[in-house]
Amino acid sequence: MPAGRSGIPGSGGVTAGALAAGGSPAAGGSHAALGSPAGSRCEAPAGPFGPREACGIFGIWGHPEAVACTVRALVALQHRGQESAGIAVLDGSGRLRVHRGPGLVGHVFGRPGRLARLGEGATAAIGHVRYATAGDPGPRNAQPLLFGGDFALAHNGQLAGGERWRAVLERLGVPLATTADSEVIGRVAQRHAALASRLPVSRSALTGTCPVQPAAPEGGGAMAAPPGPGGTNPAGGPPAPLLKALAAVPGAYAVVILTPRGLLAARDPWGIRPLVLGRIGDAWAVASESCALETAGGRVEEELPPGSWVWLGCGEAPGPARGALPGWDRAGLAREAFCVFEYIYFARPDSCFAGRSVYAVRKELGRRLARVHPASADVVVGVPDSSLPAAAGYAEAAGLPHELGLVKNRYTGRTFIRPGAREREEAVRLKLHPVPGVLAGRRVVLVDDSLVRGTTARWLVTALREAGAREVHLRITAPPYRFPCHFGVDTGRAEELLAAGHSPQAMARAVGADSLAFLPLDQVVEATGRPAGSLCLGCFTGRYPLDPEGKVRRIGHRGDPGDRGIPGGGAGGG
Ligand SMILES: O=P(O)(O)OC[C@H]1O[C@H](OP(=O)(O)OP(=O)(O)O)[C@H](O)[C@@H]1O
Ligand SMILES: NC(=O)CC[C@H](N)C(=O)O
Ligand code: SF4
Ligand SMILES: [Mg+2]
Repeated sequence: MPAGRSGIPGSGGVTAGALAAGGSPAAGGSHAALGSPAGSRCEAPAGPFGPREACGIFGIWGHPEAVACTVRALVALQHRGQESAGIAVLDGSGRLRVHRGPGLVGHVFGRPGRLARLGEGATAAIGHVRYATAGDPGPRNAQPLLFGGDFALAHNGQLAGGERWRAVLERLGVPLATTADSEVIGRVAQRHAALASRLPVSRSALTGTCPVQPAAPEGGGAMAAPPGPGGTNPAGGPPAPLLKALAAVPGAYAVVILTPRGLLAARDPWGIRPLVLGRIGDAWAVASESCALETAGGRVEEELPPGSWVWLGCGEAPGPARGALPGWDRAGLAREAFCVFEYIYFARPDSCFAGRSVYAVRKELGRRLARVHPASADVVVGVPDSSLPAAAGYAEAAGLPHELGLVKNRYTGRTFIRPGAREREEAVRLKLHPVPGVLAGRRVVLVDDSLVRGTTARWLVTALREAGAREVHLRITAPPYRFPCHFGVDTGRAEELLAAGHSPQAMARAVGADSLAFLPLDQVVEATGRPAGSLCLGCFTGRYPLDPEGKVRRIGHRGDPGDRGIPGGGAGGG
């Protein structure tokens, strides 16, 4: 169950300061390293609407304007998370520094001089925009997380059994400074490093140092050291403890990890969350979505394959070193399972996955919906923003006019509203409003991409009728959303999902629509152009690509924190 909205209890056994190298996180931004669990405990605010975005990540190595590129990319990824934002840099003297805080990118980095100070001399950076799925949305959980001088980490996704992993770490006496799952990856890596060096976790040197990578020479593109056999890079490649940790921890993750020697980017063996690799000038960069790389001034070279890593770091080879995370795929326990909801709702329509534009997929979803579920109507109206391409597709296939019947207020920003139907309705009212004259006396097909709690639909059907619509036929470009997501999207608990306890007819009555119809799953899959077997469809089918608690059938497999996943984890981790 996604815990972001429920506010996981504080990290009880946190021992402060074990890795601290900086001040305390504070509202409005901080430069703190983990180990400083200060910062006010926040109640998890309620997202006003149904599905909320996953986080967005970005990383760049070897660019003279690394921080400026990162800010541009984060702004382009803002739709994936609005609760907090942060950037970690490798500064001119080879030290890791981070600034992160609650709010939008523009808010966190808006103060004059802030970016200039952070960016001075930095040629490598990673960035994050967060929407909490595990752990409260408060400032201490803002990313990137800084693990002393060793590395900084930014994560999109959600680990399976994250709370169990945290419990095992606490039992082992490893200090936890946040309440988020993402910290587990870093702590497991530190534990591997500590055992290897026979130092306590708090003093272990995870990474060596090397001179800060200079900007790539013109026409050059200097990057990582050449990969060794099997994709490993013993000379200058990623620190083994980081790879071990990533291979050990099951769940959904796209991560960027900045060390003084290089930048590691990796995708979980299921490839649930996206990550693309590309160039900005002569530098290499990674981002959650192609729109971010392009906004930062670059171009996409490829999508990182599931279960793989790239290392953008010290070395002489002309490209990144790369390799596969050992374990899951070879054991036959992982198959590709890219989140189908990235196509339906999360990603920006100007992004591409697997060579297919999200816009094109959404438009095709709309066309198919028109064919499968036509309606006798006069006009098609999409629910802004995410459903506008689908509405265009529906109108095209139905031969109906497509009108802007609803306007979204772009300035409502985040609303820190507590749970409760009244508050959520209020938020939708502020956000969406009908355009007078478009709807009066007309039979309307209202196209949306998802119906989660039903708050949006309930309000819009009422608003459209008040604006004079004669009939409202609601069409959804996805099947009923019946099961919660456990892999990086906060959709609320199963009992909050309207489709979980209602038939489409009952749902139509609940939202007050004249008719309601959903696009069947096979149509959705076909519209993506990908085989069903390469997608996660869990929120529609209840069949998830891996156990949400991270349990595995084979005893002793590395996915279980009770075995070798965490060195010294002992038996009975779960
Ligand atoms: O049934 P509900 O619980 O109301 O949730 C479903 C709505 O939430 C999403 O839009 P959202 O407002 O998040 O953002 P958008 O502007 O990107 O479409 C989605 O596109 C639906 O419109
Ligand atoms: N939406 C996300 O990807 C969140 C990442 C991570 N699970 C967190 O809650 O911070
Ligand atoms: S359960 Fe749904 S939202 Fe979550 S990763 Fe799978 S397809 Fe995406
Ligand atoms: Mg929407």
